[in-house]
Amino acid sequence: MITLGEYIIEKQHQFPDATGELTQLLGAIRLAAKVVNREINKAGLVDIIGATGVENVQGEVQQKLDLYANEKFKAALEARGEVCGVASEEEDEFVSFDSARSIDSKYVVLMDPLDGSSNIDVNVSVGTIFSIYKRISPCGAPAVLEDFLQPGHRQVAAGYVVYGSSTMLVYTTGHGVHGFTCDPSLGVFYLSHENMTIPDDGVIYSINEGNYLKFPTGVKKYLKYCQEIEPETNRPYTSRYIGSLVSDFHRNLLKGGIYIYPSTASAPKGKLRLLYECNPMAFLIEQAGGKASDGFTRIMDIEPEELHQRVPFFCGSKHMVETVEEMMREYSSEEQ
Ligand SMILES: O=P(O)(O)OC[C@H]1O[C@](O)(COP(=O)(O)O)[C@@H](O)[C@@H]1O
Ligand SMILES: [Mg+2]
Ligand SMILES: [Mg+2]
Repeated sequence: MITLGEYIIEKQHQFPDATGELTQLLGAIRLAAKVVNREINKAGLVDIIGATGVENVQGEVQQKLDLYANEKFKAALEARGEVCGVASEEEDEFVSFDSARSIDSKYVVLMDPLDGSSNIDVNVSVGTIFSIYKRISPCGAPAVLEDFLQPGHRQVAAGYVVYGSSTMLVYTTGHGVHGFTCDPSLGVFYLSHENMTIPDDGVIYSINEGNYLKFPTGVKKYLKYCQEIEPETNRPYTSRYIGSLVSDFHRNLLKGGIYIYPSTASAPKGKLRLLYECNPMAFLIEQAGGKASDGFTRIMDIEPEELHQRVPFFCGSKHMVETVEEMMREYSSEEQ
């Protein structure tokens, strides 16, 4: 069995100008994931459950585990000195690391330290999402906002950790999608899913149907399409919604399916954040043979304007995303 650390080093040859910095950076993420995993596993026994009473820049009340995970990932990335700055769901502004080694580093990280916060207290699987870019500002100076506001197609690596019945780390560096399962007895991630691919078609749709009345017509039409009885096309599909993007995404990646968080009347831009939720998942799904858009535009072609901007998100099996995109186009003119 090959460990995550060994696999990353083994694959380093895929990058002709590799210096080992990205390898070190991924090592820091691996370490922080283990620390957070240990805390999550004993969540009911330690003071990590519940809210802090403080709101983040998105107006959401931060959970204790949101902050814990944020601190652990930030500390691990800063300690390794391979990152000049991070942007996080739990930080209003990006954080620039000012040690000499960090300032010289060529990478920035964007992260959702704890995804699926509404599921923390009820023992339902949650995750961490990360996205890595090469900075565009010169090394040797503090990071700047532009280093973080890059379109998704410029990512050099992206991934997530899912803290579920088993803990897995799934990542891509643009050479396929690979999954590693943590052996809890050793605290070591071993390669368990190499070259993950998503089927072009699936029978699972993931969406919060509680918002149905507020959905765009194209999405309503697609849900009707999913629920129609037509055995030749495996319909009706099955509805599955965990309420943690990482967990819904992971299931759909393995089995085929589509995850949709559309715009709604009350949230015209949807809920999910472009830079540290949608872009990394879009990079992974495209590397696995799937598709991700905002219903019209490829997610990774969207030019970011703000750190915490939201976008509607349609992601999963290629043919399923193409079908709902057709319906979005067909009915979008009606809604204008
Ligand atoms: O409860 P809703 O509105 O369906 O939203 C659920 C979605 O919101 C999220 O929890 C947002 O992520 P955070 O928990 O990181 O804020 C996603 O993981 C999930 O898919
Ligand atoms: Mg999230
Ligand atoms: Mg979060």
